[in-house]
Amino acid sequence: MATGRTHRPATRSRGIPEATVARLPLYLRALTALSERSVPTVSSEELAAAAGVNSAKLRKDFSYLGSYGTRGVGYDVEYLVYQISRELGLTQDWPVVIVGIGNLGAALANYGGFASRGFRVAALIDADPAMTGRQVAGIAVQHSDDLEKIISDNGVSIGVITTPPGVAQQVCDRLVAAGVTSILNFAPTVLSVPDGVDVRKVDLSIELQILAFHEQRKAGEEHEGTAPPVAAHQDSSEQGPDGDVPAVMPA
Ligand SMILES: NC(=O)c1ccc[n+]([C@@H]2O[C@H](COP(=O)([O-])OP(=O)(O)OC[C@H]3O[C@@H](n4cnc5c(N)ncnc54)[C@H](O)[C@@H]3O)[C@@H](O)[C@H]2O)c1
Repeated sequence: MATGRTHRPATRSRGIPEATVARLPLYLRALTALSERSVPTVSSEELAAAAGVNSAKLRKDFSYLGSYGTRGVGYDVEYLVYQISRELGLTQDWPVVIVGIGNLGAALANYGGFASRGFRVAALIDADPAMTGRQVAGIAVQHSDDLEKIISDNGVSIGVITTPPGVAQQVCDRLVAAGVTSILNFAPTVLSVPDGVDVRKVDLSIELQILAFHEQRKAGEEHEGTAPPVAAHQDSSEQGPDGDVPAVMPA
């Protein structure tokens, strides 16, 4: 649910388009659900429906992975889970720091879903001295004065910013100077980063505004006595680029 951007070409060095990369997590989520139900194989149509993507697009995406499925049988679920996880770099553990341990930062730290997807919360950082040493999700909060040392000691390359917007750029600059090359920004501010640093921005209020737009349109159509179009019911959070609207906005 966040968007991406930044100083990257539309096609990655290994030849996989960014739009395909953005859909891989959708396939992985659908495949993981099948795997948990011990479903051995899946057709492109079934998987496309589960991921909310058109099946021709799915087959094209999988061709970039060298995965073509077997006619009449479909795709091997476990093997695809492995292939996509490997492509996304999820077969290794990624230490993540969260900076700004208020309402949102603490909620994210407590979210159990990161670890199961290969992201380990390595450290929690906050500027409030009263927070230092406090346990959140079983991790002691550390003071932001030590941010650079924390990044380097933990070999962190991914930082999550959940500070107030006024300090987000400054926090971002320090994270980048300390070696962080990927940032997930929850603060409602546009971050500037140098080449080679990826920023993805999550903004739930933008999602709500999009829903409000559809609500308004539905209300207008009901008023005119016409049925709302199917598109108005689509779940934008399930969609990716290339006509599938991402649930995130560029940083
Ligand atoms: N993207 C979204 O959908 C979404 C949703 C809710 C909140 N937010 C944003 O997330 C941010 C956090 O919201 P919140 O409700 O948790 O706020 P909060 O006030 O509860 O927490 C902010 C924390 O950041 C810390 N902080 C302040 N300056 C810092 C610095 N320089 N370095 C490290 N820590 C610092 C504060 O001490 C505090 O603990 C805000 O920017 C808010 O607008 C975004």
